[in-house]
Amino acid sequence: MELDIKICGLKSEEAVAAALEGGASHVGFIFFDRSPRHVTVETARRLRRAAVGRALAVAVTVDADDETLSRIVGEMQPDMLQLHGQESPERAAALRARFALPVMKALAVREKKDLEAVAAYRGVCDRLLLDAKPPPGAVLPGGNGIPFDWRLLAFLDDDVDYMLSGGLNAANIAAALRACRPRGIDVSSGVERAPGDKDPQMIRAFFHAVRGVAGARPEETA
Ligand SMILES: O=C(O)c1ccccc1NCC(=O)[C@H](O)[C@H](O)COP(=O)(O)O
Repeated sequence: MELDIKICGLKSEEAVAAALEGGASHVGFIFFDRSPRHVTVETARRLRRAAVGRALAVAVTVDADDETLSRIVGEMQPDMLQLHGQESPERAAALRARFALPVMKALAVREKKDLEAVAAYRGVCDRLLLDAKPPPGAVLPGGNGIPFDWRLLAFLDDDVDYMLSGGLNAANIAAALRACRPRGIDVSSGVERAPGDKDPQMIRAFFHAVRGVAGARPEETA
């Protein structure tokens, strides 16, 4: 099975191009105005065009209301919704039905008990994004550049479809992929030179590092 790779928080054509050239399966656009990665619907709509037929465009929202989501879906036309707030399983299911789009629910992980939430979203969402729990007082629910203990994921059933996220970068991705077996990985801060400023060279280095794990997981990185 091939490893999916999502580059998240894209704001420029240059960064989108680097992600697509590297072979990203997903490109993420953040709709959260306190984030340095926030984009307007118009910008996301323009940037996502390059991904058509090459990668899935993901709209990342945080407890967005129906009106906001309708506008994002109608204008940007994402391929997937990522719910990065406190959306309940019922809310996730309702949005999935209403917009007829696959839904990826982000869950915040710091300790083993945080994985109890997985059961409630399985079968409701198409995929989970297991991200690091933000530190106390953090403004952002995601994009904080902190990893969690990947060994916790050994407690999950093998058939849980998740993307690993949180503090990944070119230096640690090999260790992460040896510690657990995600079907996808997601990176944001780890390919930035400053908050919100993606560096094409760092994006290329990330893909290079992922492919360097080929010896360990040949069937997933070939
Ligand atoms: O990245 C943000 O600024 C952000 C803001 C609000 C909600 C979600 C956000 N990011 C979602 C992502 O999928 C990030 O890629 C994920 O949290 C990992 O980020 P990082 O630890 O910086 O690689």
